[in-house]
Amino acid sequence: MQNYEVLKEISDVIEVRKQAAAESSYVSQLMHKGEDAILKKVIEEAGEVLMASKDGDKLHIIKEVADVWFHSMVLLGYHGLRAEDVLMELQRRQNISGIDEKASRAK
Ligand SMILES: N=c1c2ncn([C@@H]3O[C@H](COP(=O)(O)OP(=O)(O)OP(=O)(O)O)[C@@H](O)[C@H]3O)c2ncn1[C@@H]1O[C@H](COP(=O)(O)O)[C@@H](O)[C@H]1O
Repeated sequence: MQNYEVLKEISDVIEVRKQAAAESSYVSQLMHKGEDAILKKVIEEAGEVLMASKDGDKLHIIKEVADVWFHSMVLLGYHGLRAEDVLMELQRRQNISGIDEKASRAK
């Protein structure tokens, strides 16, 4: 399995959990609590990234960034979006900067 496929698989699970009963899992519970609860988690986890970065412990940084990515994916799911939508946007920007790079090399 390619690393990025994990994002697709988590998006699939989030879609399923969104339809499930609140008490069935962490994601279902968060989805049922609603947008504000999800946003609160994203912000809370972003604050933890800040502290991990200042702390400088690489494993801690990885774990806290994973929490931000995960809760951001729950937020995407709440809005009917998926990780692939963000990957496509990043790819689009990469293509734009690729064109810029070629243009500046041609000067
Ligand atoms: N990647 C994750 C993931 N990362 C973090 N978490 C949960 O996020 C919660 C909040 O993390 P915190 O660090 O804030 O912990 P906390 O302060 O104790 O939690 P709160 O009291 O704030 O809720 C914890 O309960 C973690 O277990 C996750 N829960 C689920 N997933 C993925 O989502 C899938 C579906 O999960 P369920 O809905 O639990 O089946 C799983 O298979 C995983 O792939």
